[in-house]
Amino acid sequence: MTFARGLLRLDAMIRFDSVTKTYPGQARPALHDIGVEILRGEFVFLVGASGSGKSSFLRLILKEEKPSKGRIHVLGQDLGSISSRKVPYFRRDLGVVFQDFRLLPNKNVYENVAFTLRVIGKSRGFIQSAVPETLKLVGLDGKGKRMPHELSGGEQQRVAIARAIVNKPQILLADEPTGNLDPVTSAGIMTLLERINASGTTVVMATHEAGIVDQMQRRVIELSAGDIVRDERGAGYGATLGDVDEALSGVPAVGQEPGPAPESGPAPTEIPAEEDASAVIAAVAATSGRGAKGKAAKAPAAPKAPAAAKAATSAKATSAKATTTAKASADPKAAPAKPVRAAAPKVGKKVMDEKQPLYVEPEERDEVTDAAAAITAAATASVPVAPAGDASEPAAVAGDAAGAAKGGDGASEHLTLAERLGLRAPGGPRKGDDEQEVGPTR
Ligand SMILES: Nc1ncnc2c1ncn2[C@@H]1O[C@H](COP(=O)(O)OP(=O)(O)OP(=O)(O)O)[C@@H](O)[C@H]1O
Repeated sequence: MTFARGLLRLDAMIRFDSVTKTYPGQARPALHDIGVEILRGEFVFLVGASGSGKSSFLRLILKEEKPSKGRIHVLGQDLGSISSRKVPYFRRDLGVVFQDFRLLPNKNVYENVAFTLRVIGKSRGFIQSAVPETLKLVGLDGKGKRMPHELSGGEQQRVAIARAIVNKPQILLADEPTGNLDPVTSAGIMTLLERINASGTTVVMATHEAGIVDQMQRRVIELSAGDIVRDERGAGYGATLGDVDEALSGVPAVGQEPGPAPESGPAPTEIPAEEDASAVIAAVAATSGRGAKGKAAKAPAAPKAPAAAKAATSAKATSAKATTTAKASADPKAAPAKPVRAAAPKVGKKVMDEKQPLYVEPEERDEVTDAAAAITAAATASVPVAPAGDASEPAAVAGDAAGAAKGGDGASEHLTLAERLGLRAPGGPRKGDDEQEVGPTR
């Protein structure tokens, strides 16, 4: 899809314009002729079978990969015009959260978050103020001295989120942030991401968790074999994708006899009446998302499975008449999303009646929301929109102490964690870099 040149919306945080990504040696593009705009303050789920292109989409936004064709604008900048040396500065306006947390195992919680700020040269006073404030925001007040291995998975992900938002990014990218977490913990993480979004940060999250997507009812961009086959606001995980899940996982759809309860997560009947709504959401995730799409049971790439291929074909047919192009289908006046057939929550009516929905816009301000607003207000107050081809450095990072960071256009393609997080210019290893190359700590 092509947008008319010069019509970049002021509130467009991310724009793909006829973007195709084909990896070297691959005949089939990972993403094909993608045209989409994501606006300031949106919460967008990227869904699709394994291999459909979700992570590639996020990597392109981060400028970890370059498009084979087309143009990408992020925060008003044409990514094609940003030199490798300036990529770290660009990435400072983006927060990134991964499925496997990627914490520094030898540093405590406080230092894991402060690390981000130290690398980009923030003052000691700023760090001493920002880190506790952010830890409080993510619910880790008082746990700054804990080491990662002393935390639960959910707490580790909160540290990772704190690290991602401590520099007040305008955009938060999350690649399956709940993929390693149990349903109850996932619900807590989603509540946190929703609060961050409510404070003004644009969130783009790739996920396989049907229950979470169904419950949140936000914008959903569905990819199938590199094509956008659905783009709807106020939508669920999707019946078509549910068909793929069902065919590949053996999890029955609504109306069929339920199978055995998933191994992880509480059985629906075990939800105590006194628990908050997260238990309900957790049950939804347990029965629909985790049960069908848990990492271990992840569906293979669509083209490899006949049922999936059929579903993908059907999705393409649907897209032709309804929602192929982002601009048209993301119209707020568009018809409401189709009812989601797959993945019924196995939660008793009484429990549902008694519980408040978890994922709602906060009507009243509370301490957490206020803190989130304070953290992101400055960052989201204005979006610098530069015309295509303008390679000028964003004002927010100009003159930053880390501007002295070395590196150049010929920098190594291998990036350390600091480089991937946009904290340091590519330019080879430095003292202390070794400890950045870490995976999950549990
Ligand atoms: N570095 C790479 N080199 C070659 N092919 C790649 C590379 N990264 C991804 N691909 C291919 O591109 C396609 C899209 O992959 P991508 O990781 O974006 O999908 P995904 O939807 O994120 O999958 P998952 O849900 O499993 O994470 C797949 O066919 C994958 O094999």
